[in-house]
Amino acid sequence: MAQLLTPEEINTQAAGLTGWVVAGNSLKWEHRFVDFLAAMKFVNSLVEPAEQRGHHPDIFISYNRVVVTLTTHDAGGLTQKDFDLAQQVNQLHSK
Ligand SMILES: C[C@H](O)[C@H](O)[C@H]1CNC2=NC(N)=NC(=O)C2=N1
Repeated sequence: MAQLLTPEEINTQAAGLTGWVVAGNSLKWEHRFVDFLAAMKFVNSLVEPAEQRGHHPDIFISYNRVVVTLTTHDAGGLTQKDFDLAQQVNQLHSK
């Protein structure tokens, strides 16, 4: 199982991660797309990478607004898996 990060490690990693906030035991990212279709296309682009990693985002979709929440349920908090997936979400969003 992935190791929980210490508060210091979380601060260091969060400083190098744009667009995300640490919210309790999770990382949160929110974006408004032009419309529902654009939002869903982006959400769909997360499916394969998440499945390959065996690490799955919690996703809230409301019309054009998408909120992605990352946490490691098994470990009960933030691990490297969450920061790695967050970086990938940023990469996919910049495409
Ligand atoms: C067995 C399986 O790999 C685990 O249950 C994985 C699946 N995807 C997961 N995704 C997330 N976000 N947190 C987890 O703890 C988690 N655990």
